[in-house]
Amino acid sequence: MCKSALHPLICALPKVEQHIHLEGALEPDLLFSLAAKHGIKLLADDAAFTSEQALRDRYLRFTSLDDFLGYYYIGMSVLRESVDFCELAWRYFQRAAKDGVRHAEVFFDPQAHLSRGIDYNTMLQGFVDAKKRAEDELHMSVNIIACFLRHLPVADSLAVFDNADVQASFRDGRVVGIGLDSSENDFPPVMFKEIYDKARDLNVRRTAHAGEEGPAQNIASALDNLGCQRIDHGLRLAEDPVLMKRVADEGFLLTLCPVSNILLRCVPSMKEVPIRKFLDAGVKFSLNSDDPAYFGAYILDTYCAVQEAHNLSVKDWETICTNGIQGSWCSDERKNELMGELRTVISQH
Ligand SMILES: Nc1ncnc2[nH]cnc12
Ligand SMILES: [Zn+2]
Repeated sequence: MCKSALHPLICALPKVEQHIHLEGALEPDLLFSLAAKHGIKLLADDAAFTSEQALRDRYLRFTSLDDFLGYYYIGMSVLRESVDFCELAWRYFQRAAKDGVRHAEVFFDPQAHLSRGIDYNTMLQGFVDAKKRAEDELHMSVNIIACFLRHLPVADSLAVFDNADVQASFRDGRVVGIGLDSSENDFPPVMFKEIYDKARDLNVRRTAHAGEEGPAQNIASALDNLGCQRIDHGLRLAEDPVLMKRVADEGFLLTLCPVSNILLRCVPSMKEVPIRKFLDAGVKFSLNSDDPAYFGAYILDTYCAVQEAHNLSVKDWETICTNGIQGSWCSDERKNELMGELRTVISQH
């Protein structure tokens, strides 16, 4: 809840979320209950894992992306069966729907589960079941995107990309696109060019985390070397005016995650997230939660925090939501429906 007079509008906006890691929606209560179900002992020597509260307190003290990722990979180790993946995603969809999310494009990290011996179809089936339920019961549309982990050997990502089950999931549309995530420093986008070239040949959509902790140059590289159709984060684009003009002129969408950027110390405060700068420069962006269970903020919390710091106008919100809808990887028909919902909400406020 924000104090802005626009709070009712912000609640009612039909939202799209394009940057949410399903594993990052693993709330401590589900984490502990799945650990108990599977008899998994979570790092007994880390005081953070002694209680839900201790874990939440630790999440408030992340010092960097890598510090967060340590907890993120341990947390997801409790996901073992299809029903676990389904429960995780279903909880996220229910929460997102309450916040007004009408279309979600959700990430998952296959390698983080394959490396623990979980079959690709086990994890994906759970996510697909939850997606179907969200579409049927919550009337949301959902796309699933598989991300590659840049801290692992490129050969590992290539083997996963080429795997028959993964290829089948691209062909039948259960997975519509690929992304690139995990540690950014030391792993420049160009390392993954071969995978992205293959994805382009198969008409698989392409995005990558870039310019989160790493320099703006990684954004240019994700566009030029990987043929990315949008950029996840892109926060540091603001440091390069020439590239910023190019991104604006060519209409690439950034999936900004401002609360994540603050919690992971990529930017000191919400006021310093270059929201106004991007709006003024015509850089398109959407607002997203990234890893809501770890950063204590889902999408409505994020919209409210942006409003409190930047005091946006109705027109600004219309621009942000329009760009999010138009930058989504759904059909033109679905975009038209969402645009209609947006116009109705704007006209009522
Ligand atoms: N913010 C983030 N950056 C990179 N990899 C991630 N995986 C989950 N969240 C991430
Ligand atoms: Zn992310």
